[in-house]
Amino acid sequence: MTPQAASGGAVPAVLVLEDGRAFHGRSFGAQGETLGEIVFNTGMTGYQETLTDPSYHRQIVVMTAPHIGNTGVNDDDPESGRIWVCGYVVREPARISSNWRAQRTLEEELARQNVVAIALEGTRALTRHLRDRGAMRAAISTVETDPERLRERVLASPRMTGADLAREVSTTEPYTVRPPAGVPTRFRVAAVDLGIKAMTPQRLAERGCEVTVLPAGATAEQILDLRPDGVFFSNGPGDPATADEPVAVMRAVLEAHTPLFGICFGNQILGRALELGTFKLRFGHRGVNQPVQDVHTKRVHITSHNHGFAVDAPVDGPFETPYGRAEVSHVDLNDGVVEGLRLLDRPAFSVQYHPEAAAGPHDAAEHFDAFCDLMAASTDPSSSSGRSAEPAQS
Ligand SMILES: NC(=O)CC[C@H](N)C(=O)O
Repeated sequence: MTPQAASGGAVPAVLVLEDGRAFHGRSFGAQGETLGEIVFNTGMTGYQETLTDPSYHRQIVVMTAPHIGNTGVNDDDPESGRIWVCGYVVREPARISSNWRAQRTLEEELARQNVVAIALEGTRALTRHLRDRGAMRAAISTVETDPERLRERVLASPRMTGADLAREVSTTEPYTVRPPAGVPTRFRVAAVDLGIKAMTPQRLAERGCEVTVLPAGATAEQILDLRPDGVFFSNGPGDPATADEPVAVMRAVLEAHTPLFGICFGNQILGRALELGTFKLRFGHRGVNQPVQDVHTKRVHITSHNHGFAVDAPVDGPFETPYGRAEVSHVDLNDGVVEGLRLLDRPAFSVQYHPEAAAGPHDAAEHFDAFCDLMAASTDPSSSSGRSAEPAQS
């Protein structure tokens, strides 16, 4: 299965879903064959950030926006060192790139990174199908164009439920992101990389955090030996039900009363550390316009999402956990899904969405400030407010 760069012209490609539905289109990017979980993303912008978000590892992403690639690809916007989606489905690839920052076309980039993609007319029908039937396994191929034979390979491929993928995308060596010139260092943060997006340490560094990014397998001792002012747990691919190791590490951080902040996978891991369950959503949230409400202020943020699983928690008020009381802090207004957790007796909180906003609106940037406030309160011995994650002021 070695994809080769498309040589131009319309090479036929086929997309087959595990339930047998097939779509015919033309090859775009690399030729070859790919298998993964097919999901749709409703973002009108930010295809480069989507492609390079490690949380999309082993997923085939369908873009609902009909015209993708208009601004080409540059070396500044990627959220990691490579494209992680394992397949890409668009209605119509842009024929030219038009942007002063563009360095390559999207098609060139997909080919260069061996990403198999397909352009097909029925992305709306495909999305409606996934909305009704749910995310499922699929394949795109230019090699095996007989849908029935390709489907057999889909049915033999692994499911996302039960997949433990963070180590496959995490850094192998620690590295440090420092505040930019002119911004004094206020806090030292240890960030556990379960699939971290580049913009996250960046957003912390802008606020005066020196961020040491650690591999997914970092132990609690390794993390706490750094004597960090706060510990961050990143987004990442896979099923949170398999994340026993990060859950154990997070419990040690909670025991140590070290300020803690989690995003997306990090929110699900906090849920599990609090002994809550997680479950798979039918089709998930992927896009940049999800309305999320703060349960206290009732204020709504329009936010960026990429999750296929969610935490199962009571939304009607505080509940007891092994670390004292906790509460659901945010819910999604489209479907009521839990979008944030906050501990009331420890300095810890998390959100299921993406305040780093890459791509997406910046409404939720205040969560980075709230994490800094928690670290400030817990490093200042005269303050008593460092003991819980107070609601962010919004
Ligand atoms: N972006 C993320 O961290 C996603 C978390 C998890 N893999 C999910 O799909 O729900």
